[in-house]
Amino acid sequence: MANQNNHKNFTYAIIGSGALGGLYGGMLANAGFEVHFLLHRDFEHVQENGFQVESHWGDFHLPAASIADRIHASPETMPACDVTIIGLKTTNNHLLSTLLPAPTADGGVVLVLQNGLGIESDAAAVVNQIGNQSNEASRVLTGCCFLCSNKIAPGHIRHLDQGRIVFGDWQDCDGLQRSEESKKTSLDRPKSISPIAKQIEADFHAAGIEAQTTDDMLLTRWRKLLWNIPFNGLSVILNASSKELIDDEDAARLARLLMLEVQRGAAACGVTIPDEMIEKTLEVTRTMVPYDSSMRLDYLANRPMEIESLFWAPVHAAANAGCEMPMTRALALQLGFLQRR
Ligand SMILES: NC(=O)C1=CN([C@@H]2O[C@H](COP(=O)(O)OP(=O)(O)OC[C@H]3O[C@@H](n4cnc5c(N)ncnc54)[C@H](OP(=O)(O)O)[C@@H]3O)[C@@H](O)[C@H]2O)C=CC1
Ligand SMILES: CC(C)(CO)C(=O)C(=O)O
Repeated sequence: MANQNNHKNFTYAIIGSGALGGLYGGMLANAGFEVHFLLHRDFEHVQENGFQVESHWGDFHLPAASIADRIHASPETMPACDVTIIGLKTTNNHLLSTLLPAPTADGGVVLVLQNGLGIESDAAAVVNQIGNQSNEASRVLTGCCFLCSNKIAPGHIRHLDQGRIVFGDWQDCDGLQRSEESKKTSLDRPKSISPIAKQIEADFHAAGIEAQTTDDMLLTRWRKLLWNIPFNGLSVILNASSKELIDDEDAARLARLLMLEVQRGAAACGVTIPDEMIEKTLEVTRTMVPYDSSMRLDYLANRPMEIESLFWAPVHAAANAGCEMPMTRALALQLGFLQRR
């Protein structure tokens, strides 16, 4: 592991170099960090043309020559890195056992930036098998990206709005519910942000990425679902962008009702989402650029949608805690139908 006093020393591997991984990995590389990108269908295009990033934080181009030895068509050519960022769709998590070992060898950590609930255990199960550390939880960090970004062409990312990463150590949200004990004491839970998380935060800031560490990733994950459940789900079922949904009286009411249900599901799991957060999220959506959620892009491109991690995982977590989420369940069932058709 790199010297933690020297903030430039961490090396980064990006597994899933698309709308999210390409943006944040690209920004780190553009700021001078050593970043290795695993590419998939875009490998040859990026090998010839580099990465093009349009961002409301500032456009940039990573020329092919500058990343020639840092783009990879297979994980086998990737060197062991200090931090492996997972930017795959969760529908591809079954690939992690093949994709993670090479870049995550030698005690590196994994930062899971995908959407959904309970998704970290896939990475943890793999990391646990790698290297010589016995406690896999300490090697898994997790974060939510409050981000509107799309991959619009091979190697071409368009970051339209927002972009903040809120992340922390995974053991803080181990399990999908707070224990009875931690429910009682959650207000004065001691802060437990590891030095590694702090150094990654500093690296992100140095690269111009808005980021903050938290000791409450369970709250952060439910907070993110507050947007994803209504807006990813309805964007597919009603075939509409975020703007079309929020500007329509009935669709906006439906989004609010879904948010209230997410708030109840979270509460059953010991997570308090304040009412103001619902209003703030609706307001942000009203003022944000029209956005096609990545789930809508997947649906339109006939790719698998993240129905399990975004819908079924919270429905089941809440049900296990005694709270039904019938509207979210109905969305999941409709999405399942559309997926199969
Ligand atoms: N986009 C956004 O603004 C946000 C996304 N998220 C979450 O981030 C995660 C990623 O989403 P997003 O970036 O939008 O998705 P993208 O589809 O844009 O990116 C996923 C990337 O994974 C790559 N990939 C697929 N299969 C493989 C493979 N076998 N080996 C290597 N790479 C592979 C894809 O490559 P290829 O295209 O060549 O197949 C693609 O570049 C999801 O969980 C999403 O919900 C969270 C917040 C915001
Ligand atoms: C950008 C957006 C709207 C979605 O990621 C967000 O910030 C949220 O979830 O509230």
